Amino acid sequence: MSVQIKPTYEPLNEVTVLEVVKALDFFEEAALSHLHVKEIGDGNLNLVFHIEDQASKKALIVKQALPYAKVVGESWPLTLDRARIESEALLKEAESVPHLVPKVYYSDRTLAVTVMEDLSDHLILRKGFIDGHTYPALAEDIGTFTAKTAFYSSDFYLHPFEKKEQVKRFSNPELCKITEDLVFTDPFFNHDTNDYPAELQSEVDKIWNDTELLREVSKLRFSFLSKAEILLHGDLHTGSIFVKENSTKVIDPEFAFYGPAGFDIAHFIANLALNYLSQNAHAKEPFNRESIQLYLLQTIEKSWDTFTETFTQLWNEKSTDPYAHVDGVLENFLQKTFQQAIGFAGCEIIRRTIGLAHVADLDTIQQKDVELFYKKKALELGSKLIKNQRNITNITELTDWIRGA
Ligand SMILES: Nc1ncnc2c1ncn2[C@@H]1O[C@H](COP(=O)(O)OP(=O)(O)O)[C@@H](O)[C@H]1O
Ligand SMILES: CSC[C@H]1O[C@H](OP(=O)(O)O)[C@H](O)[C@@H]1O
Repeated sequence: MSVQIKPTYEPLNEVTVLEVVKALDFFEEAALSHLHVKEIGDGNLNLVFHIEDQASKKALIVKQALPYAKVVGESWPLTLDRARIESEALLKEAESVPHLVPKVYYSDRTLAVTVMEDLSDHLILRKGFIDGHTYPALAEDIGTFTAKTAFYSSDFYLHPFEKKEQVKRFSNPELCKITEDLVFTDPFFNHDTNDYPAELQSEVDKIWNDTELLREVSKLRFSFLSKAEILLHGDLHTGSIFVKENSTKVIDPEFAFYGPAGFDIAHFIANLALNYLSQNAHAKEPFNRESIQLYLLQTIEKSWDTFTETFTQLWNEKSTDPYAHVDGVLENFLQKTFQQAIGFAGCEIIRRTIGLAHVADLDTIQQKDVELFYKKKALELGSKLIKNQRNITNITELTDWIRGA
């Protein structure tokens, strides 16, 4: 698309965003004067505009990074480069899983915008789960997404020069720092970003005083800081996944960077585990609860199995690693990735319960005592997973732990 864009950055609004859209070749000329615009962003960081020609129903999304974190305000400055990372990550993901990401129509570094496919016919997975819906294609789609994006960005496939170019291109220090702090540090210390009800203080104290737990978290944090294994989405929670029956789209990869291979699938699993706990409060009938919870555990199992099967197939057919065909090399990699994923999942569960950024699954539980009960369960589960990474040897053992939480 050809476009004539503003020379300097300015935050867009429902009027000025039209100047961007009109410069694109997307809508019919006749529709440009009466496009319907709405800012729909509900995330922590950015503006998201939905722009529609209501006659033809043709629509697109303009996402713009603000120079600060929207959830906190201007006191938390944040790089605009995250918009470049997001659009380049979407394009990179589209090389291996085009059916699982929104199409990027246009991006502009000065304005920090990504113009992309409108997915309003899909629903954010977290909302779908809270309302008790299930999605048959989800497990396979997320297993495929995580395996293909992992393999094709790794040293098992890329030439080392190309891999190192990609590591540079996706260097994302400010967004990584958010994760380093909010996922791996602040919830494990008495830090002012933490946010939890006073009634949880004794459970929180247990975490802060558990030396064995802190030792394991420090290893996971170090791994996150230092292991440039694959290009990660970086924030693969259920608010970053759009779904409808038999369609899955992964959005919002502004946290993308080269990191440890188990991180993305761990976040997916952790958010399913949080929803699993919350279903005890949300599900209307015991039968519904049991079937949704069974579905969630089966989805965790199938997504991991698809990840390993897809990764294994790519390894056997396409690996350039000189040790690829040596017995046990792939198995060691997958086993190490699995065990670390269990630890990462534990950290995500804890931070979503007592850290800065919570999940609606637990926070929208209506009765206060029930909410507290399941938040305690989440903290126990997160701690157990972190401390038992090396004792959980396969995916059904992991789902047994979640079932037993
Ligand atoms: N491609 C899209 N199509 C339709 N709605 C979208 C699209 N991308 C984002 N949204 C809407 O905007 C919200 C925030 O988007 P997200 O990318 O998660 O922003 P943030 O980076 O601020 O978290 C989503 O929850 C969704 O409702
Ligand atoms: C101040 S950022 C907190 C939190 O928000 C991000 O999520 P999202 O962009 O999907 O709203 C990310 O998970 C950060 O940890």
